[in-house]
Amino acid sequence: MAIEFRKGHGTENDFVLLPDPDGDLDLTGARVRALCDRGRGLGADGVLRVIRTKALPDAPEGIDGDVWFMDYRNADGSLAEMCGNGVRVFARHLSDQGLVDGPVFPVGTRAGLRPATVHPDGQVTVDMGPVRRTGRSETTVTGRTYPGLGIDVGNPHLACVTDDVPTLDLTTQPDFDRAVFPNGVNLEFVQPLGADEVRMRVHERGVGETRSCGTGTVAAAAAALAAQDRTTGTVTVHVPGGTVTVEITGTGSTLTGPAAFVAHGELDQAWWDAQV
Ligand SMILES: N[C@@H](CCC[C@H](N)C(=O)O)C(=O)O
Repeated sequence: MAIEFRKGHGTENDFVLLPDPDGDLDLTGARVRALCDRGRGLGADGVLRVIRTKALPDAPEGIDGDVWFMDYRNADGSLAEMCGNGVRVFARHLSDQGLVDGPVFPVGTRAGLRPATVHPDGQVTVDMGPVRRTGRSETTVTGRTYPGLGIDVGNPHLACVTDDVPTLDLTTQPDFDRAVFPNGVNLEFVQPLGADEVRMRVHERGVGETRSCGTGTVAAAAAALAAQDRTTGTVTVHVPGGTVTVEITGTGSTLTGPAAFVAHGELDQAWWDAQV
C-alpha cells in the first residue's frame, strides 16, 4: 500500500501530514525523526497523522469515534497534547480533501476537541480553549535569566516579556525549572510593539527554535496582556514566519492565521521500511 504524504505549514511552522484514516501505519518515533530530518527525510517541525479517533488506541475519552484526530508528534518523536499551527493546517487539509461537511468542524487532539473554521480566504480560526495561568517561573538563555508566566493551553508554555527578542541566541536548549515543568516546556520570548501587538520567538519542546508556534502565540498574548494587568484582549502576534491574531476572552481563546500546502506525494517504501 502506498504511503501518501502532504507537506504544509502555518506561518512556516512546517509539518508532514500522513493520511491514515484506519490507523494502519506503524508510526514509530524513529520514523517521525527520519521524516522530520531536513537532511535524510522530508524535513519538518512535526508530523500530523490524519486518523479517525476510533482508530487511535490512546485517544482521549469523550471524542466521538468518527471525528478526525490530529495525532501530533514533535520532530524528536515525542507526543504533544496540542499544536495550534498544526490544527490550522490539519483543518485545511480536511476541508480541501472533502473529508468534512462545511467550513466549521471539530478536530480531535490529545488536549480535547478544538473546533476549527476554514474561511473563504484560506485563513483558519481555531477555538484554542481556556488559557490557564500556572504561575511565575524563569528560563536562562546564554547566561541571562528571563522571568515569565506559565501558561497551559493544553500543552505547557513559559512566556517571557523582554526587549531583546531579535538578538536572542536560541540555538541551544534554554534552562528551565524541571520541578515546575517536569514534562518539558515551550519557551516564548515576547516583545511588546504596542498595547495589542507583539513580536515573538519560540524554543519549542521536542523541536528547538521554530519559525512559529500557534499555542505559543496564545501564551505570548496572555503574557503581554498580563504585563498590562489585563486578562482579555485581541493581540496581533508577529513571528519569524508570519503573523497571527489571538483573541483571549474570560472563558477561552481563538487563534486565526494562514495554512498553506507546498507538496504531496508518496514515501519510498524501502526508505520507510528502513526507518525502524
Ligand atoms: N508548534 C506547535 C506546538 C507543538 C507542540 C510543542 N512543541 C509541545 O511539545 O508542546 C503549535 O503551533 O502550537
